[in-house]
Amino acid sequence: MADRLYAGGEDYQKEFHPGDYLRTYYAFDSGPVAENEILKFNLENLFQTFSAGGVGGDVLIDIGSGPTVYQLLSACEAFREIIVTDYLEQNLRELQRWLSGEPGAYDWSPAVQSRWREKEARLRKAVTRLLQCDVTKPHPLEPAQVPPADCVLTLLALESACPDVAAYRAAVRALVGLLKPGGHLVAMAALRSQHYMVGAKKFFGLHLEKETVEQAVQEAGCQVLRCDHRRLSYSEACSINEGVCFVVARKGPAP
Ligand SMILES: C[S@@+](CC[C@H](N)C(=O)[O-])C[C@H]1O[C@@H](n2cnc3c(N)ncnc32)[C@H](O)[C@@H]1O
Repeated sequence: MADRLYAGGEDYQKEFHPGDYLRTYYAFDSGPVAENEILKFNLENLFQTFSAGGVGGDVLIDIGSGPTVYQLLSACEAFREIIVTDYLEQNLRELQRWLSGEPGAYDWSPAVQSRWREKEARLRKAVTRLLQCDVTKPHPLEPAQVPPADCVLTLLALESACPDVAAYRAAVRALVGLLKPGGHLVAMAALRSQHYMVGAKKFFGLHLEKETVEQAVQEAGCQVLRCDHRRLSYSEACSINEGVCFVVARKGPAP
């Protein structure tokens, strides 16, 4: 049914198809301009954070990775080990296909301007684990055991997974709980979301204001170092939102 709004665990398991998601949002130059603009916004902010901005260390955990790796292209230069996670087996399988270089795995080479082979090898080496996660749980990665992270990264996942703002705040707290003191939370959100399309299926998106994101991060015990807020929106056929924000925060009180 085209008009049904899918939300929550079981819907994701049955209806979220990684191939449809990738073709909709990561078609690069052949895709809609708005989607490419948001991808560019993310790649630039990720580069600024991990390559120029000095956020680095031993362990980075990416929460709600989906079937994508673009978010790790700068981070793999700054961390010894990357743990990717998602709610869905099918997304983890898609990631594993790319990591193993299987035929038919998604082509991420257009996301990098030069020396793709080196970048690909570096990222494949950095990713050490693929874990199931559920951000609606207080310990999203249990029963897996993970070391306290130097960085927790999450893009476009919490507003898909959380049914309301209270759940969103709890999820941010749970993510901050995975960090070492002094570690960094790096979070990107689509603002004022209503829904997003995966193929012909419509999935729920939580309405978040920029202030809600910043407050949730602060209430979880982090200091916001940077918040890049732009009036970028997806093309209407793909998603309804107004604006995006990219937040870099540090766990611990303000100095
Ligand atoms: C819009 S996609 C974002 C994927 C990727 N991070 C990106 O930037 O394109 C939303 C992701 O959230 C995941 N997700 C949904 N519910 C979740 C939950 N309860 N816990 C963790 N991830 C969840 C979905 O499986 C999906 O991969």
